[in-house]
This record gives sequence, structure tokens and C-alpha cells, in this order.
Amino acid sequence: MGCLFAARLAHAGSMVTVVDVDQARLDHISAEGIRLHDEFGERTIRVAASTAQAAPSADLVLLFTKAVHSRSAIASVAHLADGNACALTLQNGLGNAEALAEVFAPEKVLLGVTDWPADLAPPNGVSAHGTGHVWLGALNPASAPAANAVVELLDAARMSAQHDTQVLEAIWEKAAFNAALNALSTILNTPVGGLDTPDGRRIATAVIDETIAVALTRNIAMNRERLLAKMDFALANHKAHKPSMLQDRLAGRATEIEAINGQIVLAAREAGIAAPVTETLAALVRMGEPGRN
Ligand SMILES: NC(=O)C1=CN([C@@H]2O[C@H](COP(=O)(O)OP(=O)(O)OC[C@H]3O[C@@H](n4cnc5c(N)ncnc54)[C@H](OP(=O)(O)O)[C@@H]3O)[C@@H](O)[C@H]2O)C=CC1
Ligand SMILES: CC(C)(CO)C(=O)C(=O)O
Repeated sequence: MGCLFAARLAHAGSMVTVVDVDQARLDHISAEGIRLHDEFGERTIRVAASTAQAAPSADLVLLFTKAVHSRSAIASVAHLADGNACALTLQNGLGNAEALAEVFAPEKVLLGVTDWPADLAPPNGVSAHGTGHVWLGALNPASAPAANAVVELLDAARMSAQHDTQVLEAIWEKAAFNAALNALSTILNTPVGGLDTPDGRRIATAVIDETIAVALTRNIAMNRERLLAKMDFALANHKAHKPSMLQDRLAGRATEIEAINGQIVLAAREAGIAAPVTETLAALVRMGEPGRN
């Protein structure tokens, strides 16, 4: 996702620096640019590439690691928080904006979700298998002008962005969806189509209902009908898709389970309510994490 957003923003005229932990990837991107395959075809777009330590000051820091790496990535560019930079997370899961706000001033933190689909094509390529949207807002409502400025920037890159004043609803809805389908699919080692059974639907619906109840304790009102319709759509139309959590599991990487089901369970505990199905799925995924037994 980082390469997709970097390439689109650079193509639209922004000065962009890609930061990564993979020196070979940085070298390829520095030397050859990002090979972008999107709805406009295939082209190479020049961007700067840097280690975190050497990252130059910026107006916007866009965080696009997997959630498991959020804190280390944010700490590695902490020097950028000294300037005027806003920081934006469009990652999956909950808690990423709060992690940004530990380093960047809360009034500089922006958050949201995106359904742009992207796959890295090593060493320096990225493919978007379709188009998407970005919904973003500010952690602090007084920072709405900063959110509007980023929407303009992303729109110049034709990323279809909008300022969503209820962005927490969008973030929690995506977390509910991911907590249900990504976790089940990872536990069962099946693409989304394999979840379309009465038991699969019952378990996924239970996770969605538990997440709705937890979110309500924080005055975040989620739309149950919309979420169930989204689940139905995915079960019917994304049968062959392996959710990112399953892809991480198959590649031997840590998954985003703690940022998704794990955060929902923590929020449930804080509110003094139970989320037993979400918690059980979290435990089952956790048991298969690399290095656990
Ligand atoms: N891909 C998609 O279609 C979508 C993804 N998302 C969300 O966006 C986020 C990013 O996903 P995605 O782009 O797929 O993830 P990827 O794993 O493809 O890319 C993340 C990149 O961050 C690098 N990285 C790891 N640790 C650090 C660090 N400390 N500092 C800098 N870079 C680091 C990784 O390197 P290395 O590989 O060496 O670990 C990798 O190159 C996730 O939260 C995901 O759920 C949301 C919507 C769609
Ligand atoms: C594409 C989608 C919505 C499928 O669960 C997703 O968010 C993921 O794979 O993480």
C-alpha cells in the first residue's frame, strides 16, 4: 500500500520519500523508481527512498506497515514529529492512530480506512487490482483543515478520498469485518468462499454483533445491516480471495490479529462486557503465530 500511495502521490506532483526496513527494496526504488500497475496501465514513477533515520522532514507521514510493526515504524521516524508534519494511518485494525499520537501531537494525527487493493511485486513493483476509496478524519475535530488538505492531496492523485467526520465508525466497521472473516479464514486455512456455510455465517455474525456492542460502549454506532450486507457480498463475490491475515499466515509472518480481534477484546474488557466468540477466534489465530506454541 505504501508503494501504491507513494507512486500515485508522486505522479500527481508531490515530493515523496519511501521509507522501509528492507535496504534492497530501497536500493531498487532509488535506482529504478516504483513500477506501478493500476487502472491506467503500467508505468515507472520516480520517488526518493530512504532509511527511517535519514528520512527528510515532511508535511505528511503516511503509515502503511502491517499493524504489528506500527510502533517500531513510528519510533523510527520520531524526528519527523518535530516539524509541522501530520501523520496519517489508513491501516487495518484498531489502535494505530493512538500509537501515532504517542509520538506525533494528537492534533497532527489523521486516521481512516481505504479499500484500495494493492500487492507488492518485488523488487520495486506494486499492483492495484482495481480502484478504491479513502475515508479519513482527524483524531482531534479541531484538525479538520488538515484532514481536508490531505483529501485534496489524495484527490489530486485520483485516490477518491473524502473527509469523514464519523471516521471511527468506518474504522470499527472494517475491524468488525476483518475480525470475522480474516480470523475465520486464517483458522480454517480457506479463502473467503470456504466460510459460506451456516456455521461460518453464524460465527462471523456473532463476531460482528459483539464488535457492534463493544463499539457502542464508546458511542460509536455501527450499521449492522450494512456490515451484514458487506459480509454477504464478500461471501458471494470474493470466494477465491485469501484475506491478508491468511496471506500473512501462509507466508510465515505475524498476522494483524492483535490489532483486530485482540483490540476488540481489550475494548470489551475495558467496558466490562464479554466478546467470547471474538476472543476465541483471537486465541485460535494466536496459537498459530510464528514463535508461539
Ligand atoms: N494490501 C492491501 O490491499 C490493503 C492493506 N491494508 C492495510 O494496510 C496496511 C499495510 O498493508 P500492506 O501494504 O499490504 O503491507 P505489506 O506487508 O505489503 O507492506 C508493509 C511494508 O512495511 C515494511 N515495514 C515493516 N516494518 C517496518 C518498519 N519498522 N519501518 C518501515 N517499514 C516497515 C515491510 O517490510 P517487510 O516486508 O520487510 O516486513 C513492507 O515492505 C495493513 O494494516 C493492511 O491491513 C488496508 C487495505 C488494503
Ligand atoms: C480485502 C479484505 C476486505 C478481505 O477480508 C481485507 O481487508 C483483508 O484482506 O485484510
